Amino acid sequence: MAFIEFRDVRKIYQMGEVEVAAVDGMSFTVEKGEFVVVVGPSGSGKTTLLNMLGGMDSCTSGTIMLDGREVSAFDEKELTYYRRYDIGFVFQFYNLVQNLTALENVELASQICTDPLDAAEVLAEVGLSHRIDNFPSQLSGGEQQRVAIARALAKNPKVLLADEPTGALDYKTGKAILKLLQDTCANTGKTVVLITHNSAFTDIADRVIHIREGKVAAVEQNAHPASAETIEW
Ligand SMILES: Nc1ncnc2c1ncn2[C@@H]1O[C@H](COP(=O)(O)OP(=O)(O)OP(=O)(O)O)[C@@H](O)[C@H]1O
Repeated sequence: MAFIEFRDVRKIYQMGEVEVAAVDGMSFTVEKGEFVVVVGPSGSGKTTLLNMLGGMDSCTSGTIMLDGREVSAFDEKELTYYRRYDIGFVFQFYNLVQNLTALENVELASQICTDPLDAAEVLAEVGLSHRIDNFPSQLSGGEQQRVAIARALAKNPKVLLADEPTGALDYKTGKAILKLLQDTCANTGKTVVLITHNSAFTDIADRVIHIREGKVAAVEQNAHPASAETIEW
């Protein structure tokens, strides 16, 4: 059984009289430890897919499996635990708590978990040991995203989900963040699912899921993914 599986998943939003199929029958699998890039144009359903996988949104029909459990059948309480223990989320705009230091932001996440990693150690792993006592406003965008990645990793989740994690960063910083995510996947064996509209990112993935208009258009596997340092866009 695959680590992650979407089986004919649909998400329909009712907009008055009109139904919008944000995700319109998606099926794909992901193996444990893979670095996965989900790529598609604006409005193709990427965020909806990630939100359903992350337990932040429910599907209208179909089946979502993660690590042998049927996420799509979870009730609200099970979803809360799933989001808390199993999922690490990295957002485009970091979403740090502004009046907490880098260390406190990471500790906040690890405190709600059963098997967290040491917050200071994880911050050191993302290259921020010298900035742990700084507030988000004292950090650059790239540093704030590193804190957000540390926060997600400190929970020791089963899967790390990243929604356009370089979208708010300049080219060089964006590349460094991509490299950090790729290295994290390789060094910790954590499954990483990253969504983007940038097709250059597909070269660094183990598996690429192309989506168009709410459907999976193609799935590719890279036998030899490129290092994030070497791609250009
Ligand atoms: N809450 C909602 N209510 C109604 N329609 C929605 C809702 N969320 C998303 N949609 C619609 O579903 C489709 C897919 O949206 P989604 O945000 O998943 O796409 P995306 O690929 O992530 O786009 P982008 O790259 O622009 O963020 C779009 O047509 C969008 O307008």
